[in-house]
Amino acid sequence: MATSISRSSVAPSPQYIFRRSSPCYRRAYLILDSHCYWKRLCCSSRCLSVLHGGSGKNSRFVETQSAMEDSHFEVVIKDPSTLPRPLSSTKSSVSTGSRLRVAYQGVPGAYSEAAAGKAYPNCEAVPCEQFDAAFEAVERWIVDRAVLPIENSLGGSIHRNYDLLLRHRLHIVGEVKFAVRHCLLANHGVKIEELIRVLSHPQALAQCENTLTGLGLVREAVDDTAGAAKHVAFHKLKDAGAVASSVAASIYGLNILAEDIQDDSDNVTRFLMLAREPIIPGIDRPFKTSIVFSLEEGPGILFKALAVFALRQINLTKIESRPLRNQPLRSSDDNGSSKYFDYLFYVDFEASMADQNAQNALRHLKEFATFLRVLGSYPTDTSMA
Ligand SMILES: O=C(O)C(=O)C[C@]1(C(=O)O)C=C[C@@H](O)C=C1
Repeated sequence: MATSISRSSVAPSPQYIFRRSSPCYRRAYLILDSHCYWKRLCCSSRCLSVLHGGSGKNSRFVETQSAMEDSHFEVVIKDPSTLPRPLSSTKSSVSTGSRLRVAYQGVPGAYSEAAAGKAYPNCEAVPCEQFDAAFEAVERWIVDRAVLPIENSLGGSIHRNYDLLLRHRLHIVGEVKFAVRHCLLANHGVKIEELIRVLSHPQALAQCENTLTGLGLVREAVDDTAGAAKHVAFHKLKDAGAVASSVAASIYGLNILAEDIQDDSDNVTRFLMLAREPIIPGIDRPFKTSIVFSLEEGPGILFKALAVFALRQINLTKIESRPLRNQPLRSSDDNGSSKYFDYLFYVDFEASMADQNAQNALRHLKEFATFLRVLGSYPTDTSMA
């Protein structure tokens, strides 16, 4: 069985040494050049202005690590077959025959483990204690990919992962929608009326709000649904149940007291597939692109930003705003009487970065965005979850 990765156990792989100035890594980006505009930007001298929002007096420095800095480092690898290269959007682990190691947050039986299996059939799913550990495991070559939840149809966004997307340098290479069907689990012999409390992941508890309120149960948040099931079973709890999957019930030997307890039968979680290298965007099938940007303060500025897509008939599928950290609360006038916050805007739109229309939209956005980064351009999951 795969060992679990905690933050402290993520150590650099001894196989790779990072050294300054890499013709090889630059070449990797140049190969991408001919396929997509934004990769060319990452390698050009304009990179820093793209990533950090221009050199004007109003520009704001958001990130210290950038794709540009990456291109100055050489990866010295003992086995040349593992050289970093752009991922193909058409070749899956199945077609290449290799068994990918895929990090997920939680313990066996978590929905994220099942989502990893849907995203990469036959993969080796590697459990991680926290989301950060999954990001780091990919960055440090301990695993090949991570599959992490980003939003749920009932509970909304998983904000932590939005923040981590910006803090880390991984690329979104795909998405997978997963139908989440929650069960109320308890130890054998425990009746539903005997339960006083229920343990689960906060998102899962939120998704079952009506049922749990109806049962009058006290909610206790833990790291993941399967972890809740494991805890209830391990401690042989009589007063507590867990909200988790039927798979978790069979792994930890719990009884299913109630099935499909989520507030809406259509409960879908969208997961992102993350990798060290981007995929080459195509136009052969529906693609989505995820970006993050920040804007100057001013009337109608967000309207103007979103208009770059509307003008080109590009459909937006998601917009999320997050506070811009390390940017202190500022006063908008000299006497400091009115205060405002700065925000980062995460937008998903229905177009591939190989599409000229999408490239034009981002070029337009860059004219007034103080920061802009493409998080990934990847095939849309059109399955019914
Ligand atoms: O706890 C789990 O089983 C998870 O995979 C995490 C998670 C989440 O983070 O949203 C994933 C899917 C469900 O929406 C509930 C919980």
